[in-house]
Amino acid sequence: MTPAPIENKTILSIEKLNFFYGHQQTLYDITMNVPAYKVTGLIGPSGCGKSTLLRTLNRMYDLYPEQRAEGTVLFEDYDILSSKIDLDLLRTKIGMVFQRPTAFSMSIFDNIAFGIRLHEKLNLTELEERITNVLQQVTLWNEVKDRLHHSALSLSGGQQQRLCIARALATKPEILLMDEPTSALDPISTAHIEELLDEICQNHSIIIVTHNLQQAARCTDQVGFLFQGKLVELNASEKLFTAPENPRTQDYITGRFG
Ligand SMILES: Nc1ncnc2c1ncn2[C@@H]1O[C@H](COP(=O)(O)OP(=O)(O)OP(=O)(O)O)[C@@H](O)[C@H]1O
Repeated sequence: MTPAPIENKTILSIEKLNFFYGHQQTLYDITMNVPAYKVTGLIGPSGCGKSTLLRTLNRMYDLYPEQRAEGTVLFEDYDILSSKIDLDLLRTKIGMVFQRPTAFSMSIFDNIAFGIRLHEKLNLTELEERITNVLQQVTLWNEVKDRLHHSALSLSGGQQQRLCIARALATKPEILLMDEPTSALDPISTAHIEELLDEICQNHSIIIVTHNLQQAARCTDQVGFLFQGKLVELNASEKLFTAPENPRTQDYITGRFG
């Protein structure tokens, strides 16, 4: 059973995080806490390091030898940046959804079963139950229940993105990282995914990168504003969008730059 949400519990504690692409430093001394069962947004102008920060949190950069992170990211008493971390396990606990839907060229059912089969030995009934549950959670079940064994590529872009969210949720992650998950979608599909965030937060914590300030204001509980690789302000969303503490945040949200 999923534990009941605890108010103000910190799920992720980022301390003095620096990130380098080769010799080029991209993140500078980022320190912030991510609360459990809430939506944390990351905003800032293009190139400020939002995606880099997100990708650091599930060690995506490990695929590229010239990229490295320094500092500490505490998750369940472990430092995510430690060389001793089991990366496969980490990525089941901290799932990711990308900007463009990344449905695999296989059936809708197998798209979701894929990650589950890698980490768990469920019998067919349990597997079907898990898949039904996550498809219901992302409100895709009614649209696909009669074609679960058809190719996922036959779905619309918005449906594929909900499938990708279902796939990420199927391994029961603690945290879901979302990198501009609606930027390739039409307004109706976007609204659909925004509505899901509240529902997902019942059992998971979310960190979402978005360029859309209205979306950040509508959907997040706290927001971090990044500028040139530094965290300029981290605040409750309502406060950041109505009475920001830093003048650069004010300039950005009022459209003076970015
Ligand atoms: N693979 C890479 N190699 C070298 N530099 C990179 C790489 N990826 C990103 N960068 C650089 O790191 C900086 C931060 O990029 P990042 O993608 O994290 O910014 P962002 O805020 O997410 O931007 P956007 O909003 O445009 O997606 C930029 O200067 C970018 O050019």
